[in-house]
Amino acid sequence: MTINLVNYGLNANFEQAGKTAKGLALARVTEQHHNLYRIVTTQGERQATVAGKFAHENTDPTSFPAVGDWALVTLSADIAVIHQVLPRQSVLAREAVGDRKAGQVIAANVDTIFICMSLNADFNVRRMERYLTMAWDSQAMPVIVLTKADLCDDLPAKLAALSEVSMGVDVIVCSAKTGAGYDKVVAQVPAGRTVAFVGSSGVGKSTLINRLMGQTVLATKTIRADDDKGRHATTFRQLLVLPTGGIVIDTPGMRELQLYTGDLERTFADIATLATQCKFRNCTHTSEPGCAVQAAIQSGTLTTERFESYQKLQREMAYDGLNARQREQAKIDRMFGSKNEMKQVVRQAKAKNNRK
Ligand SMILES: Nc1nc2c(ncn2[C@@H]2O[C@H](COP(=O)(O)OP(=O)(O)OP(=O)(O)O)[C@@H](O)[C@H]2O)c(=O)[nH]1
Ligand SMILES: [Zn+2]
Repeated sequence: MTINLVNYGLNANFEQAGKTAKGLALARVTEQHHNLYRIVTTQGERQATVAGKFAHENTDPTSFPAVGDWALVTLSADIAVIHQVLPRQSVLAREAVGDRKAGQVIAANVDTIFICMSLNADFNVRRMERYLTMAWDSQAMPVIVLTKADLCDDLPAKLAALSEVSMGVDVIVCSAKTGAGYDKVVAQVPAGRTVAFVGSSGVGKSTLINRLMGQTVLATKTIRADDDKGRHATTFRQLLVLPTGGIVIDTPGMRELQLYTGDLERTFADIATLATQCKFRNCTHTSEPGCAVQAAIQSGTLTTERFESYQKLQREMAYDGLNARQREQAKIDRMFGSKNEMKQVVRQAKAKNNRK
């Protein structure tokens, strides 16, 4: 059996990188179970582990293979051995407050991220803003997928609110009930393209993926849902090849993905542009004369809400990059409303760190 890896998303870059390595075969990581991986090569699917030398040389957990990675492997033994992970074109990672290196890669080499949000209870523009930030930061292209259109009676208002933050990102409105919008979703997953789905639980990600896959996966998903202990783990695929040729990455980690702050400048491109017109280069956009951001708020072209969520994200990002002591100091420096409030923020951040 010879497998054409192009069907698994192989592009010219990875193909080139794979050719230069003598004696090593090219593989894509399709599943990860702790230290055991599943890979696909031209010779079929195999289980794999990382080489001892690789484990020794890579102390940063984000250097280890993740679902979607392209890797160089040897296939001589029963279990294949991963010697090298090829440079990633995009990385979806889990938040790690204060210590980027403690982050965990949830998926690699994703081309398109479908940010799913339902048009009923889950709809929240501020949350979408944060998902977009995360998507830009990953280097994958976001597409906004609004689900459950059948349960929404004020679509124009919601779309208008969303347009304040979507910054030209494609928005698809769909419904599993009526089938509306599915053609547009399918069009965003052409053959060879790797996509991932993020969004709150219950917004309809599985429904969407099943629809893209056709009948077969529905059964697979039901098995998974019935047994979260993983007895049927082999039937749950983390990397799916759609009948139409697109590739879907759906790892457990993706389902638990927490929002985190990423490419602020890009998500708030409008504010970044305004800031270049402020009188002072180090303008904080609070009380300085000649502030273009405040002027935009006054004239109504920028909402206070949007500016506030920009400030909030900015604070969180600055906070993320500091160590524990610096963080405490930074909070005090910034003078929170009260010292208690400051303590509470630090406590929350620590609790968050400990939970990992
Ligand atoms: N009315 C309506 N219900 C939908 C639609 N899409 C999904 N649902 C329902 O919403 C519920 C949750 O859908 P799922 O596809 O399981 O949601 P999910 O995002 O995969 O959830 P997690 O697996 O927890 O992450 C199911 O009962 C679906 O039938 C839709 O467009 N309209
Ligand atoms: Zn300003």
